[in-house]
Amino acid sequence: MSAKVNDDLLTERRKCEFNVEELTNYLDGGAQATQNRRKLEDKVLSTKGLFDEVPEEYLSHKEKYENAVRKAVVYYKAMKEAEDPNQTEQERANATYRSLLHAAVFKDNSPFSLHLAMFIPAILGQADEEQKKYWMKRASKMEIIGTYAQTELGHGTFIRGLETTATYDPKTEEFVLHSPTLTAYKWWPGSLAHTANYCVVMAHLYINGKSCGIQPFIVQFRDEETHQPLPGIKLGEIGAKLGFNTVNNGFLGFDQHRIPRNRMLMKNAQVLKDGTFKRSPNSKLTYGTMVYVRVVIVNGMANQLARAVTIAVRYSAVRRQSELKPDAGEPQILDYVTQQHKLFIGIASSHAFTLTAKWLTRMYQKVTADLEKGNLDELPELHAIACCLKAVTTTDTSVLVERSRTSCGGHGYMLSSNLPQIYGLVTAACTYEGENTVLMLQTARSLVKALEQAQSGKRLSPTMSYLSEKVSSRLKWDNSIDGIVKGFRRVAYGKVESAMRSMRKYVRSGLGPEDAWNMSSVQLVAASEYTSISEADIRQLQDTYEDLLGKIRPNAVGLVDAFDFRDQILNSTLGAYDGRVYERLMEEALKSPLNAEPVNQSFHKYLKPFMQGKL
Ligand SMILES: CC/C=C\C/C=C\C/C=C\C/C=C\CCC(=O)SCCNC(=O)CCNC(=O)[C@H](O)C(C)(C)COP(=O)(O)OP(=O)(O)OC[C@H]1O[C@@H](n2cnc3c(N)ncnc32)[C@H](O)[C@@H]1OP(=O)(O)O
Ligand SMILES: Cc1cc2nc3c(=O)[nH]c(=O)nc-3n(C[C@H](O)[C@H](O)[C@H](O)COP(=O)(O)OP(=O)(O)OC[C@H]3O[C@@H](n4cnc5c(N)ncnc54)[C@H](O)[C@@H]3O)c2cc1C
Repeated sequence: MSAKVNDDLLTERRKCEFNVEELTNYLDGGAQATQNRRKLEDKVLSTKGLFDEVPEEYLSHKEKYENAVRKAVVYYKAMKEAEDPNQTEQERANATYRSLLHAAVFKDNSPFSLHLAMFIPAILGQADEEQKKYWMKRASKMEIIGTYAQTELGHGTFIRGLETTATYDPKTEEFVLHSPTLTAYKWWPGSLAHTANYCVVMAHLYINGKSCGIQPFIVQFRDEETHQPLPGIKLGEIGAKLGFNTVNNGFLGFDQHRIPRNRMLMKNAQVLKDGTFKRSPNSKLTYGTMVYVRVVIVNGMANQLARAVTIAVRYSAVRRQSELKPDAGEPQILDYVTQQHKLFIGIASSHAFTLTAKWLTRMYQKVTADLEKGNLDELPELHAIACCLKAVTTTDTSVLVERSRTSCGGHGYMLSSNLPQIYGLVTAACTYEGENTVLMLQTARSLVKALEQAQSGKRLSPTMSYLSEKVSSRLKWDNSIDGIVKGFRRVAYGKVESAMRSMRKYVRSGLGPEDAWNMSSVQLVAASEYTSISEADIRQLQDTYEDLLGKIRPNAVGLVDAFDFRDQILNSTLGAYDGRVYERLMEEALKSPLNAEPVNQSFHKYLKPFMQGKL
């Protein structure tokens, strides 16, 4: 018999003024896509061995990892078996695009995540046709497990500063991989420590003593039978982190480790047998995997934010606290306008990020198709936009997930709420795949160039066109959408122009262009933030805003129900569909090993002798 649903949630669902299923279908891309997603989730989540008897927060660091590997194997097989052979690739992609299925199994991400999220995309984007055929067959069947090893102990942002060398030996037609210093050790790659046995290594290629830039190499570092590290390879785990503690991030050092010539991924640049180097049409094509993952991250943020606000809004409909009016009883905390202010922006932002992710994915697919035909014209714009949207969506999601947590009071601080873990996952994305400040400065680099082109009368790309509109500075704000967008354009234009003026002032004062850039970089980052709509400006339409909060209030639970996250994916005592918050908090608390006995052994060992002055 299913548990009784909380009365307040029942009332909320009766008050909802729109068809929740219709919104779910819209978010999935149609009723069939919703059906496909639900069918996939039903199949996979009915698999035995996917869930933890003991909550993983009570396991040791080592036990957490071993348990995650156990589940990863079960989960991956279940996903493969659940694939509907009659579905097209696109239908399969749609079914997983919005699904956070893996989150039902891994609260802190999977030890296989880098294999799927970067190792395979790196092969697809950097290998030539022959290499792709061979390695994709092995990687897609999980005969090998890979990761993406670019970051080093000493360098993450500055790729051109990476110290790992790959020196070509024409006599043996091999590359010699070497970590000349401790700071050259690869440091951070997920799965690297104990899970993967191959990786795509980004290393500085040298031929006859000449630098040929950073190139990608596919490198085996563990024996496929014994899993022992190969000769010349030093491996280990980098230690406990804020989150990602089951991703097995590791370090790897090379000591004159030799690999055959065909292990350099040669789609863009090639090394012939005699050591002739054939340059890539654009050295930045080597950075292509990162552009792809930045695009994926935007969609990931939309889904994770939706999960966090679902938990917080449902909890806010169940939790009653304080007194809004004398003798009127304790109201739902969702009736406090401050609570609505904290949470409803999260619902809206998740939808905005979903639409943005769809738009960016289409742009990525078009530019990638152009690249295949040798047309690189739109690569710089894709890079600038992907940098900006990855940085803005991860920053905003981190802020809004943390706000969802704190809006749930003490219970939001419980690991059983799952909000701290969701925060740990999303805040990592502010750093990985390009630290956000660095990426915003990449976008600023494009904005400054675009404004200079606009000022010399050149046509701009669609996403930069606002820099060529001579928007009057006397523009009057109005509350229409068109008025708001015009206002944003005016502010965005002004921010770029001000940063440019600042740089020119520094150059006139005698600074070189690099120092002028650095001195203006705070303004440059701010200018990039306005390339995509940010929340700060909406505050200036405060009266419209508070009116909107009131309109959303009766539909808030319906709006989060429409995200259609099943309880196993929310994995939260506060966010379950039935709203039985207090019973779930107690059920989870009783799973703590400390509750197995009324008196812990520390009393007899330490407390009692201490309190009796015998210690
Ligand atoms: C909750 C989770 C939800 C979703 C998660 C989903 C997926 C996550 C899966 C995995 C995530 C886990 C782990 C993450 C893995 C990693 O972190 S991999 C390592 C990532 N590292 C980086 O991103 C490094 C960032 N640094 C850089 O990209 C570069 O160093 C730089 C761009 C900052 C600077 O490079 P430089 O060579 O110095 O270039 P520059 O001088 O600044 O610019 C030269 C010109 O090149 C252009 N350019 C730079 N990068 C690119 C690019 N990628 N593509 C195209 N063009 C590029 C630049 O615009 C300049 O052009 P100009 O015309 O202006 O000269
Ligand atoms: C959870 C997690 C998983 C990861 N997984 C992987 C992985 O699988 N594979 C992999 O290769 N890497 C991985 N990374 C590494 C990640 O890509 C790097 O941490 C990231 O690129 C930032 O580099 P860094 O850590 O060296 O920081 P740094 O580059 O040293 O940055 C530190 C600070 O310096 C500032 N700074 C640096 N350069 C500039 C500049 N030009 N202008 C202004 N400010 C600047 C930054 O803004 C930042 O505030 C992972 C990281 C995390 C946190």
